[in-house]
Amino acid sequence: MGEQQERELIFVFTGPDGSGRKTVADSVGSTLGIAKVISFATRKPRLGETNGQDYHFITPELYEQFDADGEFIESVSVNGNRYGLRAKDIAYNLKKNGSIFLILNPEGAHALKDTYGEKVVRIFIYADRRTVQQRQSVAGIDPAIIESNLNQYETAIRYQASCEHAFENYDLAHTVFDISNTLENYLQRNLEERD
Ligand SMILES: Nc1ncnc2c1ncn2[C@@H]1O[C@H](COP(=O)(O)OP(=O)(O)OP(=O)(O)O)[C@@H](O)[C@H]1O
Ligand SMILES: Nc1nc2c(ncn2[C@@H]2O[C@H](COP(=O)(O)O)[C@@H](O)[C@H]2O)c(=O)[nH]1
Repeated sequence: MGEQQERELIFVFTGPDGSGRKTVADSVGSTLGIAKVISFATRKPRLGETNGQDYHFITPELYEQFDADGEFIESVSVNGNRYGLRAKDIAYNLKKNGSIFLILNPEGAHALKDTYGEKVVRIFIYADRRTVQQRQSVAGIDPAIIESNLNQYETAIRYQASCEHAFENYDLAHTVFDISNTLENYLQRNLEERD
């Protein structure tokens, strides 16, 4: 069979805040060797977060400038902060790596699916309300932010029905193992298509 163009894949990790999306996504990404595309954020880094690894932390003024220049493929306001993904970062990483992963709220996941269609595989990560509350608390997140996130919990949970895959996240190693196996099938299929 002749060689075909490898399909570009965008794995989007989504779900309610505190379900463990970042932790799971980073671990699956490093297990499978997939590159992360990092969002821009106007909030201050939390303890343990690193600029360029967790987010590109920028000032509200620079964010507004990027936004006005049409740099963001999608841009949201959450808890008084702005978050966005630069179109050129997605295009560059897709071209360079073939597959990428991102961590977004359901609004962002929906926007990516609208823009990139079949390339997007949405992975919904969930845990019960009490667990996500406890996790955010242990992570040191401001109680007012936790309350605001919990107000969005039911809405976020409903987005599961729109996603290609859903995984509960209680035992971290188990979750990462299951997701890695699932995503490996997509990557494997790409390799076989090139045979
Ligand atoms: N399976 C798990 N068991 C116990 N703790 C977990 C598990 N998965 C993630 N955590 C912890 O829960 C906290 C929230 O995880 P993480 O930041 O990855 O979640 P998130 O969904 O990206 O939410 P947020 O946007 O609020 O940060 C972190 O302290 C993380 O270490
Ligand atoms: N739609 C988008 N959502 C994003 C983006 N970057 C992060 N997020 C989501 O925002 C909230 C708040 O994040 P936090 O790190 O301050 O807790 C959370 O649900 C993130 O997943 C983005 O570029 N677009």
